[in-house]
Amino acid sequence: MFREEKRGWIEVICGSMFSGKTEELIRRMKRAQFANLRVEIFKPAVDTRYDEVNVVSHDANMIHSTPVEKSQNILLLCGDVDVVGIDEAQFFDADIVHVCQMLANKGIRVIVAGLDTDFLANPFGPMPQLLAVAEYITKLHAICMKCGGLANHSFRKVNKGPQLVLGEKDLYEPRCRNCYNEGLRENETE
Ligand SMILES: Nc1ncnc2c1ncn2[C@@H]1O[C@H](COP(=O)(O)OP(=O)(O)O)[C@@H](O)[C@H]1O
Ligand SMILES: Cc1cn([C@H]2C[C@H](O)[C@@H](COP(=O)(O)O)O2)c(=O)[nH]c1=O
Ligand SMILES: [Zn+2]
Repeated sequence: MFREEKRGWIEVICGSMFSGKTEELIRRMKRAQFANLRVEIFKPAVDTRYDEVNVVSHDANMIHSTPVEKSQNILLLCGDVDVVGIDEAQFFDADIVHVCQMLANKGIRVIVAGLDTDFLANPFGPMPQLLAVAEYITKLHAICMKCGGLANHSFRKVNKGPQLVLGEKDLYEPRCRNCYNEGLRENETE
C-alpha cells in the first residue's frame, strides 16, 4: 500500500532581468488560485520599485503579495497554505533556503523566482543554494537588447557600484554572452 501524504516541493524560476520570471510566477500562482488552493506570495521589503505590496511584472501583470523584512517572517505568516510564492529571492538572507525546505517538508508547494546572477555575472545571494535544493528549475531568457539573441545576463549600464541597486531599463539591459562581454570591454576603455 502507498501512503497518501501531502507532498511538497520547491520550484525555482531563474534568469536575467526581463526574462519573464515574475510573469511566470504570477501565472503559476493564479492557476493555483483557480484550483481553489490557498496561496501566499512574499517579496523582500527592499523591493519597492513598482509597488509597496503587489508583485508587479515589467509588463504590469500583478498579484497581491506580503513584503517581508527577513525570510524567517515567511514561516510566521504562512498559516494554512497549499502554495507559497516568493519573488526577488536573490535579495533574501541565507535563511531563505532553510525556510523553503521547511515549507516543502510540511507538504507545501514552494515557487521561488529570482535573478541567478548579478550585474557582474556572479551568483546572486541565496540563489545557488536554492537551485541546489529545488526539485524543479526553469531558466528563462530575455531578448538581448543589442543583437536580438537570447539574453542570459543583466548588464548594468554604469558597470560599477554595490550589488544591490534597484532599477529598470534606465539602469539595466538584458544581453547575450557576447554583447555582455563587449559591454564590459567598452566600459574598461572609457
Ligand atoms: N528585452 C526584453 N526581453 C524580453 N522581455 C522584455 C524585454 N524588455 C521588456 N520586456 C518585457 O518584460 C516582460 C517580462 O517581465 P517580468 O516577468 O517582470 O521579467 P523578470 O521578472 O524576469 O524581470 C516581458 O513580457 C516583456 O513584456
Ligand atoms: C542585475 C542586478 C539587478 N538588481 C536589481 C534591479 C531590479 O530592481 C531587480 C531585478 O528585478 P527583475 O524582476 O529581475 O527585473 O534587481 C540589483 O540590485 N543588482 C544587480 O546586479
Ligand atoms: Zn547580444
